[in-house]
Amino acid sequence: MLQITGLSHSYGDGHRAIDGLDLTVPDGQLLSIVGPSGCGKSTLLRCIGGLIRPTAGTLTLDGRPIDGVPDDLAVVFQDYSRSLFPWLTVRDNVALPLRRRGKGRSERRAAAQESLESVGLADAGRKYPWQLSGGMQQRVSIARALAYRPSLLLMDEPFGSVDAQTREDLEDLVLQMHRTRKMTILLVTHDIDESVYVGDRVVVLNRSPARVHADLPVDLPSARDQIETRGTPEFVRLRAEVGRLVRGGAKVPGAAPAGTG
Ligand SMILES: Nc1ncnc2c1ncn2[C@@H]1O[C@H](COP(=O)(O)OP(=O)(O)OP(=O)(O)O)[C@@H](O)[C@H]1O
Repeated sequence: MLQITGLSHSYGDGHRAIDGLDLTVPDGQLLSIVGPSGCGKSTLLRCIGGLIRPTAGTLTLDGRPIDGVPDDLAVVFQDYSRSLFPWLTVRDNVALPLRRRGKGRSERRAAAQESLESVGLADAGRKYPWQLSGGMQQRVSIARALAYRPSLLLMDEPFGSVDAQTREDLEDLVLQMHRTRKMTILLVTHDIDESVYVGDRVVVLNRSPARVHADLPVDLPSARDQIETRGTPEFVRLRAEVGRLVRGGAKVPGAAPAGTG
């Protein structure tokens, strides 16, 4: 379980990005995080990922304080072109972090190949990232994260740089991975429809400095379909509610109060 209590972070220039944020994420949940632009979503992920040390508050993962990059963590960023090494083959990119796991060369290669197969890139291992489309490169980033077998996966606007069709394919890939691997996923997105479509739960942050403004369970069946799910009354209701909340509008009756769940 990820537990965040009283989290605050101010940058060196004095800018307060997060102020007293509380959030608990049970194991295996796929949590979507949305909020107005610049409200502090990435800062929150950086604190959870141990990449920056918060100014105040506590973060624990399975009861252990986060005071560096947790062992079982993987991160997928929006900018795949900067997160993949162009001089390494796709397979070597995926295999690289497994060194940290202390695996031998052949074991790393086998795990990388298996992970590439699971994202539909079985034949791309010998290519270089720049020989692939943007969507395929982001699949490589996801394969790299999955090969590491994280218990916690942080995704920061992971589909923001691909076309709409590819975005839907990648959303479904993440849903499928989440179902089969049962890891906890925190997904930051600007896309309100996406937050509802992929999430078990949507947390809306308020304007900077960030705090939890609303916390909404997504009461949709776990098997989702891009056409059917998006046409259900529950999806339409939630999308409208999250949209209102992100724009700073009033909360509709029946929504869970902020900080629950
Ligand atoms: N390294 C930094 N130094 C100073 N201020 C920063 C730094 N990084 C972010 N900020 C500021 O902190 C606030 C929160 O930034 P952050 O990137 O966390 O927001 P965000 O919600 O992820 O933004 P976006 O929606 O645009 O992706 C912003 O006002 C931003 O300008």
